[in-house]
Amino acid sequence: MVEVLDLKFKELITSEEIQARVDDISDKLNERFADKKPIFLGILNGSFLFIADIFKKLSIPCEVSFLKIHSYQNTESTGKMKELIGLNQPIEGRHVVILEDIVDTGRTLDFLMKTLEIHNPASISVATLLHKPEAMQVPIKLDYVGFEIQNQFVVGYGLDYNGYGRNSSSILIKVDD
Ligand SMILES: O=P(O)(O)OC[C@H]1O[C@H](OP(=O)(O)OP(=O)(O)O)[C@H](O)[C@@H]1O
Ligand SMILES: Nc1nc2[nH]cnc2c(=O)[nH]1
Repeated sequence: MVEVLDLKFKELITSEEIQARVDDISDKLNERFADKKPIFLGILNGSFLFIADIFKKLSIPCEVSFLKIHSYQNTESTGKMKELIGLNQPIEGRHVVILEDIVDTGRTLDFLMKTLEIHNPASISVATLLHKPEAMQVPIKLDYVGFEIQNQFVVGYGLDYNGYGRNSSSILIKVDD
């Protein structure tokens, strides 16, 4: 059992399992975007380790940029998207690949897609490490999913509980008291 602030967690996905899925997704991205010079948009904060691990495995000409959007407080979405760092690079005509740590309700991604579409990119694809299918409230096509998980709060590998727990190399799931 691992304690993060006042909550208890147990290991759900090991570091080795994460790295195997990162390798697989990177291979697919290398193949799909080989001659497309894509721009990867990492959504901070939670995705910083996933972005770094994926990006190291890309062998194609590509760029990376970052957006910072925040909506979670404690273990729940506030439903209010705060765009803390916005798009600072033109994406018109570019193939954009969003890198997310988790798609839960889908509201962050919905907000993001609508924001990006205004700029007329050639395409928008989504790669997420984690997906909670049961929690989805907005239907969005996910192109690359590392793991489908149950509808329970998780931390680790970049994901936090009120700022803490991001430094676990594995994904930890909340245990009920
Ligand atoms: O599908 P949703 O229900 O919208 O949830 C997904 C979002 O929640 C997390 O961000 P968070 O608001 O926790 O910000 P952080 O990454 O800075 O911790 C995560 O990084 C996603 O961006
Ligand atoms: N840390 C964390 N952030 C999230 N954002 C959306 N779902 C989650 C979750 O389960 N854990």
